[in-house]
Amino acid sequence: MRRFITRGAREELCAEIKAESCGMVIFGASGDLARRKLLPALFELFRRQLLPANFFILGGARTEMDDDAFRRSVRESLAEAGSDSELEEFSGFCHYIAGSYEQPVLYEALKSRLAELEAGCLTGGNRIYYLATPPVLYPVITEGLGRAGLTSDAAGGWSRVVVEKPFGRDLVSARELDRALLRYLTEQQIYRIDHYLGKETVQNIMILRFANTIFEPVWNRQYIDHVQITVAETLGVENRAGYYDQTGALRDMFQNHMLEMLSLVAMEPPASFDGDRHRDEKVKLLRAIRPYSPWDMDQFLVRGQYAQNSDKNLPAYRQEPGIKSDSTTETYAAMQVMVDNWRWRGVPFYLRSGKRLARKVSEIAIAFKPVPHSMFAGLMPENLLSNVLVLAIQPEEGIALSMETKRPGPHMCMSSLNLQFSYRDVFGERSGNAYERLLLDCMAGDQTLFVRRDGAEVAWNVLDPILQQWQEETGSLCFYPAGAAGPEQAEALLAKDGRAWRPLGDR
Ligand SMILES: NC(=O)C1=CN([C@@H]2O[C@H](COP(=O)(O)OP(=O)(O)OC[C@H]3O[C@@H](n4cnc5c(N)ncnc54)[C@H](OP(=O)(O)O)[C@@H]3O)[C@@H](O)[C@H]2O)C=CC1
Ligand SMILES: O=C1O[C@H](COP(=O)(O)O)[C@@H](O)[C@H](O)[C@H]1O
Repeated sequence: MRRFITRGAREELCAEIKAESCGMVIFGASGDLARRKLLPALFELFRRQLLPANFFILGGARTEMDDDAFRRSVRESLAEAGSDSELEEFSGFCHYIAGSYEQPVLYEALKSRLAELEAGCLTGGNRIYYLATPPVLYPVITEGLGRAGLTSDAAGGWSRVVVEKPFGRDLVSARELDRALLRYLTEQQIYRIDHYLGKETVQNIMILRFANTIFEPVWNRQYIDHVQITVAETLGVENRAGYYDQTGALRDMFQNHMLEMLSLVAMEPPASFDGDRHRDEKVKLLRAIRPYSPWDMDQFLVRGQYAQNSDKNLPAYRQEPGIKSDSTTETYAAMQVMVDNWRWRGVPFYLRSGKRLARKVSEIAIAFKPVPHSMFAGLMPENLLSNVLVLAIQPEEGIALSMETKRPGPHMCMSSLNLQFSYRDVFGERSGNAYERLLLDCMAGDQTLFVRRDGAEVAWNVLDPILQQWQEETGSLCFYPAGAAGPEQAEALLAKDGRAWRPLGDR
């Protein structure tokens, strides 16, 4: 007999992540990513006592610094994050090595430095190399490590390499990069990071879908009308002009975060939460995306760039420092994706992401079909709203389900109600910086939340034809006022199907 278990009474179910002792070498340790994301994530893991017992950080970059100067810079960048004593203790784990990435001498020096630190820290020769440099250096550093014998697992411990995005610029360059990495590493040593996969609410998509019985039966073309995936940012290009103007929204956001979220929300249930079973399903889903044909691409895609908004005192993208005055780089993209498989045939997935929009919002909205017949048609004007399940990723983290309900009172009045669950209210705990979880997984040797080689390739395969077409015809670029909801053409993308985006403004 099955018993009902009251949720509160049950112990939490946890799969603990067991980080192994290791040393982490951060190439590009003087850079923005290291300062803003990696060191804060490592510091938080330290504060929560989640770092392995034996651990050290070895920063590497061209900037000349000694250990003390690096430790000072670490303490400065984390000044708001902890007490003086915590910062002092954490910075004690930090060491530094300067050198030029192209010079073999750097890797020889690294080798002896690692041997020295490992002897003191007893990390068993386990090493993580984090490539937080401009992407052009990924093959250079891997070759330097490989030639110095620093990538082989033979020395008694393991070696893993974390590769930051962007992973190539297109399918050809992604494959070239893979070939360069695989000359010195195996796929099991390569951790292609996508920080969206480390976000709590992105991981919750899997728990929601596959640890509950009520959603999966309706998670298909029978019940779902369409899905909207939005990542809207209020920030503009900031200080990343050199990178962004060469990249654009499609490469920056869609090749990775947007398609990863699409695959999680639409994939078939994996047999187990195991690195390969899970990634097999994501790849299968991406492979089922209907390719765009050159003649109807315009119907399904919108490419935008922000224009000046004097009312809000916001400059145009083309007026931002470091951006070419005739740049055609897209700061916004929207697309309709069709997935040609049994589950999703005929259900459009609308994806949009852009910079300098009205509000910062990342969410996935599942819009269900309307009731097939309304028994209320004779009683009140026919205006039943369909149910919408919203997986809110940021800034609010939670889940909301809209439904129709009777308004109290003598009349038969209907109104829409939003059942809301907020992570903050329920768990009262901050959600970590996504890098915390991913770094821990890397230390534990779990690749589930990292992108596999075929995953990166199939994503490029989806986007390459669009990138090619956009490169050839610049006429399709449309403009939206900075601080607005996006280009009008994006509204038309849904309006043609009788649908509308969820408003970006107040909800
Ligand atoms: N910053 C972010 O928020 C994000 C970054 N990423 C990715 O992470 C990686 C690092 O990003 P980020 O920290 O912003 O990059 P930076 O431009 O800050 O570069 C990191 C470090 O690399 C070194 N470096 C920079 N340019 C060169 C060069 N031409 N030749 C040799 N060394 C150079 C610099 O150190 P030094 O001069 O001391 O050698 C610099 O401190 C990139 O691939 C980026 O795409 C991904 C997601 C978000
Ligand atoms: O990878 C990137 O992501 C950020 C958005 O991340 P979020 O966690 O703040 O949603 C984006 O600003 C950046 O351009 C891109 O490179």
